[in-house]
Amino acid sequence: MASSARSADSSDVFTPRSTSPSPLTDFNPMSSVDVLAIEEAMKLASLDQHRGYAQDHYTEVKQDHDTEYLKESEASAYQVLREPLWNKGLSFTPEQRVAKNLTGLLPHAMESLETQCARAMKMIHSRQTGIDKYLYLSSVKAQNVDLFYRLLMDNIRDLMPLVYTPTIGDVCLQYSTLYTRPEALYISIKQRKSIRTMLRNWPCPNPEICVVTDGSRILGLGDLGINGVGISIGKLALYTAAAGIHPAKTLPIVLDTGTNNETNLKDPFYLGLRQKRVSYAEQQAFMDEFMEAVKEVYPNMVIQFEDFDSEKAFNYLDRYRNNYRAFNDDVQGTGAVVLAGYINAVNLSSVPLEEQRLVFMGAGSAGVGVAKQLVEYYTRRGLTEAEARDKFFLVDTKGLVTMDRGDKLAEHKKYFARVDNAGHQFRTLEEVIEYVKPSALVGLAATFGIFTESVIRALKASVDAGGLGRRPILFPLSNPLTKAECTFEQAVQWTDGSVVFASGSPFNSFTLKVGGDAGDITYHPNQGNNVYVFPGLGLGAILSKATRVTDDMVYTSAAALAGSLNAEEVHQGLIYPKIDRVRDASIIVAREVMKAARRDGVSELPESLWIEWEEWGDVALTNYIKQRVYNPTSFSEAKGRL
Ligand SMILES: O=C([O-])CC(=O)C(=O)O
Ligand SMILES: [Mg+2]
Repeated sequence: MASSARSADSSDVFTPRSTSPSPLTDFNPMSSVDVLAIEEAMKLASLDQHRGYAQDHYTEVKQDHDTEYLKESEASAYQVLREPLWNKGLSFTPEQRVAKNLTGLLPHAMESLETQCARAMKMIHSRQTGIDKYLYLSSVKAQNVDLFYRLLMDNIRDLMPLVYTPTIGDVCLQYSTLYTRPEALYISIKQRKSIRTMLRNWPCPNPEICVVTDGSRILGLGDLGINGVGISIGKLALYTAAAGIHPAKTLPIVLDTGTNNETNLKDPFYLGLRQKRVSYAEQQAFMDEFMEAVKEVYPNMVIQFEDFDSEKAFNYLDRYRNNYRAFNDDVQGTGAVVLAGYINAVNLSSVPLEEQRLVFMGAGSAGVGVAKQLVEYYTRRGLTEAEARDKFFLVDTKGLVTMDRGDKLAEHKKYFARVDNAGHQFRTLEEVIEYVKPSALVGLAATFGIFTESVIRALKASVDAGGLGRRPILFPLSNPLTKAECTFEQAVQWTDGSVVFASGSPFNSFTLKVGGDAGDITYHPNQGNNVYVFPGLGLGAILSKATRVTDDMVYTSAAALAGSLNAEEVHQGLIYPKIDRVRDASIIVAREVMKAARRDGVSELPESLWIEWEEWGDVALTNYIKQRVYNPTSFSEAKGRL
């Protein structure tokens, strides 16, 4: 570990502001003094733009020597305190303080992680906006990794919305302005000849999982260029918090091939290449080079593709899935998580599986990925592929996706394009609902409020017509909250409380004031987010040493998640485990994914282990997983696995 590469940033001092956040982004408004300072900074940044980049040519970088990793056991004094993976803050014991020359470098008090967490929570509560809270958390992570993860694991319900959707969406929009320190590998196409060198420069040896994006479709926010790196960082924080992958084994990566985002291109603080995206063919060639380099430098690393625009998402998945340990989170992770929720939702809806008809608003990577995962479920339940596909009606900005609509359909939409529309085209969602009479409506369109009152009431009416006690399934799944197709409150109000609901980003519970003797009724939403799948899927792929991620591993992750609810959750009518139980769920998902890898013949684990587990059953395999997960505790000896 090169400790200098990971030193804490002492400039991270944040002052709470009293002004209230704006509804769409909670970035702080500036005072007039700030504005003058900002104008000055913008002028300087504009000058820098003309100076260009550290490396503005395509030649290979030659380094004199490779990174050397300092051993934790050899580090002392500030080398220890300034390395966030080694720093235990106030938890260092008297013996450790002596052994590592820390006496006097820390306040005299010794504290458990729990006390340090309580202090941090107090600080988080004192921050006014989501971004300020995020920045505080990020500074904790920059100084003491154990403390950050203990905090996140023990307060996942409160803190996940900060390090992940929705706040991470705001953070990505502002990433270049908020930037204080590097946290990822930033690989621009101008450095394409040096990809191996850059991978080797990563300060922690042998990462096991990377999340890579090119920023071309970040959540529902579109092309954010290099600013999309926040999503790789956030997803990996959840790999650790939800699945216990050691933080030193995670690698966030952003590939910079330019951006078509005009706001970024004009922003003097923007940190990515200040140019339009290179051609599709060039992006693909660059991706090929990247994948080859990864295979050479980190052959065992599992690769999660994240938030590539739809065309690339499908193309890269097809291109690399057979020769790399790779999967796409938006196509497969979202597909699996929605399938899990759907399996449980169908039970609650009282509309039999065979009678279900589904309308999807959105036909991008997630829309098509989810629909395909559900088709697989139906075929495994005995329907032919044609019968299964017939249940799905995909809608995009031009209306119902049909073969004879008259526009050029993107390749990935063709599978679901209808041919039974007898020449009629249905241009609006209302028209489609009127025509299809669906039992379920799924939103992956990244359009806030597109599930209007009339849409939701029409969905309910079509379900009610099928018989008493039936409940509509409504999944507005787009992220972050500013892109949600409807709110939880609207869904409850416009279905008179009958909705079976899941959203991509978290909503609060909603209490309907009934009045009279009936009393108030509180409804609890579900969060149908791929965070319930990717950590366990990735962990399962790593621990089984899977040579690739098979369809059956993905399908199995969904089935395992659907079955992971405890009695209380089932009793409460939930369709996903509560978010506080995401870690339990991830272990179950990982275990079943490992077994699927073995069934598919892609696990490189020694045969003797599998024989042992077959004998002892799930308990032994679960123990094997639990022994390998990261779980920071007070005064623990080994901090890392370096
Ligand atoms: O990041 C999330 O919350 C879910 C996801 O993959 C996306 O919206 O692209
Ligand atoms: Mg995503």
